[in-house]
Amino acid sequence: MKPLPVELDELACERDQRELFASLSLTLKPGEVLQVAGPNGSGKTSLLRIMAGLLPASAGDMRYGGESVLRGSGRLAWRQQRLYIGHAPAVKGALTAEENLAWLCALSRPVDSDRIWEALAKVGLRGFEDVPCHNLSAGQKRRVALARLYLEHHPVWILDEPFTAIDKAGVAALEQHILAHAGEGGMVVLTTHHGLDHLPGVRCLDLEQVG
Ligand SMILES: Nc1ncnc2c1ncn2[C@@H]1O[C@H](COP(=O)(O)OP(=O)(O)OP(=O)(O)O)[C@@H](O)[C@H]1O
Repeated sequence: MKPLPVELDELACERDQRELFASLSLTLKPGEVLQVAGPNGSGKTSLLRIMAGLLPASAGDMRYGGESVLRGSGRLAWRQQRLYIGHAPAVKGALTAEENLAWLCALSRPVDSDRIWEALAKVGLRGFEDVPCHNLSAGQKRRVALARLYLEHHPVWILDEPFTAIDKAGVAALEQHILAHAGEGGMVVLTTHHGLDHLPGVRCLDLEQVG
């Protein structure tokens, strides 16, 4: 499916009667990577959750290919277009890495074990496929969640602090995977306190400068 532009139109977010940002408008075109920056509490996670359709905006709209995804029938269709990985790894401790991925992927489209094992190898978890996730380290749990980036085929990735707890080699591999996704026309919106200045073509949105 051909990726389409994502438009934020006068988006605003208020939490606990405090305005985090307002009048946020931008267009993310196919092939673009957007880093959402700002100090702790500035609203980065809130913006990503709004974009993922998990938190209501207090004003404004968001469109994918010209169709609103925050309201009406576009909301469900948007779930098929975006992959959201939050700042907590969201893996179930009692399930193995393979079981977690089978379950998470089945929410959009089931995938077979061979593909899951391949994805786990790509994120450095060969040999850990059958280990219950409560026996994995913090970085390994994060890697289980990130394996979804090798399994699911959504044009838009929304990633909250994807580099947290990941070692240097893992960070470099993930950066390359993000650039490769953008190179194929995909879009990535991410937050990170890790600098991305060394990567070509990453746009930055500083929430401190918005509203
Ligand atoms: N569940 C919640 N209910 C009410 N207010 C919340 C909730 N979660 C976050 N907030 C408030 O919203 C504001 C923005 O939080 P958010 O997590 O979006 O910031 P952030 O920029 O991602 O921060 P950080 O860099 O620390 O991750 C904070 O002041 C926070 O207290």
